[in-house]
Amino acid sequence: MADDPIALFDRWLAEAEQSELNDPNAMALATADAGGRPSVRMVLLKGHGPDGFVFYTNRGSRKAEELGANAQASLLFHWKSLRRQVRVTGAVSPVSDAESDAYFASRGRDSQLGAWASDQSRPLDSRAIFEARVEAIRERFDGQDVPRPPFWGGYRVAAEEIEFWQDRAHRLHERRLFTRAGDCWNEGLLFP
Ligand SMILES: Cc1cc2nc3c(=O)[nH]c(=O)nc-3n(C[C@H](O)[C@H](O)[C@H](O)COP(=O)(O)O)c2cc1C
Ligand code: PXP
Repeated sequence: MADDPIALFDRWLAEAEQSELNDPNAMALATADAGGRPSVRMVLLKGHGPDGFVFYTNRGSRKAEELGANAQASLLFHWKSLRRQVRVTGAVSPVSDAESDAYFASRGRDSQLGAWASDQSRPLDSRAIFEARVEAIRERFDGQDVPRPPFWGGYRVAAEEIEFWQDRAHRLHERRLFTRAGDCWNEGLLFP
């Protein structure tokens, strides 16, 4: 019977937390627009489990626009200290308002204000304009909790494939590919 890839991911992430210099939860997120043109950027993993892998962002950003047109994504973790990578591919859906609210409430206040002030992915004429927006938002919410902006929230990538890559000597690497089959996973190997 196949290993549980989510449990295996948990073990690898726990090891990365011990050995990586910073941000062991950093992952590249690849999306593509309606015409198939790809783009990639880093985001932070903020939750994961059998239902998928969750990150948070601005829902008007380039990545969000692309996910609106093409709700498929690929994630890549690269843990240099362990010489490992994990690729996750699957369909993407927004997380619930309640889940986004809970995560937003856990963020530092300055990061909350930054989420309000940033028109993420849009052109910005000067740094000073952005800083003035942050200060205006700070005054707006003075003395109160900062609510989640309606344009900010999470996305969940429901894994259909998870590949675990481990470096081996002479490039004879090990690649284990897990493919979802209903509630179970099939496991196979790939040539390196
Ligand atoms: C290590 C790292 C982690 C990041 N995490 C996030 C994140 O969780 N959410 C986010 O919106 N942007 C994050 N960013 C910024 C994104 O890489 C990106 O610049 C931004 O989201 C705009 O991307 P887009 O224009 O492709 O939508 C992170 C950047 C780095 C380098
Ligand atoms: N949003 C932006 C713009 C980020 O740069 C990051 C992390 O770099 C995040 C969200 C997610 O991390 P956090 O919620 O811990 O700030």
